[in-house]
Amino acid sequence: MKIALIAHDQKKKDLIHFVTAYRPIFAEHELYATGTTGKNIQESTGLDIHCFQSGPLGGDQQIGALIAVDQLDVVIFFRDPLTAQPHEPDVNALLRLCDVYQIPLATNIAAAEIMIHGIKRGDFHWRDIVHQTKEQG
Ligand SMILES: O=C(CO)COP(=O)(O)O
Repeated sequence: MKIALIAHDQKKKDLIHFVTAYRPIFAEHELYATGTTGKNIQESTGLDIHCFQSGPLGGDQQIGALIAVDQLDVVIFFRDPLTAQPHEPDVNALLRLCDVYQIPLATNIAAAEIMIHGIKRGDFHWRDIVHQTKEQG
């Protein structure tokens, strides 16, 4: 599965700890991230991650663009609800696209815990069916 990893600055440590804790599961999937988040996780875990632009420079929009063409299956986005972001419209647009395309989205560590166990168990295999249906037109 294609998993997007994103964290605002105050939440980056949490996401690094989370990915480190579940590294064996993440290692089995294709990972994408906004620039700084991806670089930090790569440095800490050694995982291979496709890094886009930093969030404020368009990274959220690049991830949204993948969602719009069904190229992402899961989004883990640790948002900071207590700090204003200069690119708030981009953040909202990404969250909106997750809802438009029924992409599973975890915006905090409690939800991400449930999600990662679901990924391991195969709860998201229905995403493969979505891909196959699209391919068949
Ligand atoms: O701002 C972000 C998400 O909205 C994250 O961007 P960075 O990973 O580049 O810090």
